[in-house]
Amino acid sequence: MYHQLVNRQRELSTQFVQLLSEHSLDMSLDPRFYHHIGHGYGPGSQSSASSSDTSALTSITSPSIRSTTASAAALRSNASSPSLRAREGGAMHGTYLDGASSPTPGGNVRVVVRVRKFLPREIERNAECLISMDPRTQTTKLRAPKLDPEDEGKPKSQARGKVLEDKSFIFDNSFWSHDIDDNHYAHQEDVYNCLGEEFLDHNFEGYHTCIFAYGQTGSGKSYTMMGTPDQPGLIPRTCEDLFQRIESVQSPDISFNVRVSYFEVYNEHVRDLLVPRTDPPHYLRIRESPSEGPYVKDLTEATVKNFTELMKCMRKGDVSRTVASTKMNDTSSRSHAVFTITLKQIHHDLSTDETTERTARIRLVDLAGSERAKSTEATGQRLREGSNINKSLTTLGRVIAALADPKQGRSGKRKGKDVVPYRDSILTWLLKDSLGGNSKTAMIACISPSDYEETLSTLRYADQAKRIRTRARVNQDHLSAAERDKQIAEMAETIRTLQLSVSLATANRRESEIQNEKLEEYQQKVEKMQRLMEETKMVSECKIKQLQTENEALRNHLKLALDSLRNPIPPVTVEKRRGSLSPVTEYNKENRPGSPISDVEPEPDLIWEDEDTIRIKGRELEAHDMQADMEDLLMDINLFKRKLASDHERFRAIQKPGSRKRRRALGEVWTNN
Ligand SMILES: Nc1ncnc2c1ncn2[C@@H]1O[C@H](COP(=O)(O)OP(=O)(O)OP(=O)(O)O)[C@@H](O)[C@H]1O
Repeated sequence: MYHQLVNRQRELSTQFVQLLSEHSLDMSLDPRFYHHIGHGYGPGSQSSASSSDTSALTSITSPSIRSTTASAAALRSNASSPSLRAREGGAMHGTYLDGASSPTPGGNVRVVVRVRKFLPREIERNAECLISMDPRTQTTKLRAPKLDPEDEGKPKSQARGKVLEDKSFIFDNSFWSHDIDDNHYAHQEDVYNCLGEEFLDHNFEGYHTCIFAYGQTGSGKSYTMMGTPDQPGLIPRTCEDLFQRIESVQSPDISFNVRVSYFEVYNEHVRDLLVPRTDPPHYLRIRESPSEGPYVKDLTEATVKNFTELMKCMRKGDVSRTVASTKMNDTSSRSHAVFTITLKQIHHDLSTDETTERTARIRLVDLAGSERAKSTEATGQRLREGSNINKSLTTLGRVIAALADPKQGRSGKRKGKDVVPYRDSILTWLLKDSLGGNSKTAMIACISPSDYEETLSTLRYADQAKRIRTRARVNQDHLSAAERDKQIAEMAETIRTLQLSVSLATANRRESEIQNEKLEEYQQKVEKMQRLMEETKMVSECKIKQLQTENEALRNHLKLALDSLRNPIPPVTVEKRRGSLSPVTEYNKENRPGSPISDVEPEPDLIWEDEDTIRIKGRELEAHDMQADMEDLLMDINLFKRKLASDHERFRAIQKPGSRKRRRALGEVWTNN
């Protein structure tokens, strides 16, 4: 019954697609009309018709078409999300319509072109629009600018300037965003509906996707990818739709996990846009894993639970991105920005106890624009940036050319791998999988309306990219209950080991933190003690010096005194002159103010004394006093010495249990002593 329903759905879908193809001419004028159907079934998509068959089959599972079929309505019973639609359609069991069961999985790179409106500087110089688009055939025409007036009428061979020709290209979509009053004007919403929505379908089906905007500087890449707050571009619309779809899923069997990362490639370096800028900038390394290919090591991957959280991450990255004003664009991106959303869907079937995991990577790339130094008039840093941008875009061109080369498919796997110069630039190396591997990829070629040469170059790149075939596959893991249990047990073991090492590390860290604190405290104490010791030492030295000086002086003094006692100076005989007065009396007599000079002779016993006796008596007295002083002083010195010795003993005892540093510190003090 189930398979009958699926087959019936396919039949009806195929009939519907045929019907659309037959009547496409009547309904093809507005791309919005057929955007649900997927590329290749839009009228006029001849250029990619052959490659789009498989993708078209995928898009048949899109809600718009399914809703037209009775059997699909039955299938849709509990599934509004594409993931569940795919599951019901058998995708979860490996019967994907354009997946593993398809002879040509992946399909061609989808290429669309968008032309922007005139900018004020172009209006000022009366620029003419060289682009025209036919929405019926999705053709983009580039008209050659008017000839140099002097060359008019001359044959091509005689023309002075380069002879330019009209060119015409067909793409999967040609978005006319030049004149807002035109019926076919492609708004931001139209670009999303035509491309973004379908690619999100692929993500829910389990495919990796990549959409990148390419074009010269100022051609509208950032406007298309990011947009403005009023006119959000492809990236915010994808994010919003993603969470709307997740939230619309009512089934308790399915759970989602969404993670985002955002980085820029600036001057051939990778910088994480989800971490604040540092000076000097912190660049990340690129590694390669056998399963995932090249990846950025240590890149932040933030888990987001809703649209608001996702937008917060996006804005954070936008603010951090390297942008500068140039002559060609006021807000020129000076780096390639890669915004990646990883969508994981986990479906658990209660009836069979089986788990199915699908992981899809949504890569949205806003490339920096190619620029001519002559047009931008860049110098210094801007010139260096420009040359790095051009270098990586040239490598991208070479990669596209190599992948588009029909020999690439035939030349055998090994040789083909060697020929593609992915490693020649960081950008192509990181986009390796998206450009030629496991991914459904789209290129949006943005063009300015009035620059012939740059536009021609972009259109040629885009035309070449149409021929690239990728090898997209559903990224799905199917686990039985036993396998899941085994995985859970393995993970539990890993977690246990990790927890153990983390707790060990934490304990070690805590212990070492305490030790550090103690050590610091200890060192502070040692330093304080050292300072104290130095001060004490200085004071002691000073005291010792003073005492030594004093001691020396006293010693000399004592020696002299003792010498003079032992060898007294022979008494000098002084002639006793009667009548001579003692100096005191003399003084008293002569100098006492107002005292009359008396002629009365004083009593001889009281006044006259033997001079030698007086001198010896005086010296004896003096030596006696001095000896007493010296004895006191020597006692003081001995006391001080004992005190010093006991201090030494005490500090030595403290020094013993201390650290090496402390020992050294104290040791210095000791040796200095
Ligand atoms: N479709 C459009 N509609 C309205 N304005 C547009 C459109 N496309 C681009 N613009 C305007 O053109 C200017 C240049 O666009 P944008 O910054 O997106 O160019 P870019 O290709 O990203 O340039 P660069 O490579 O220098 O970063 C901006 O002012 C933008 O608002």
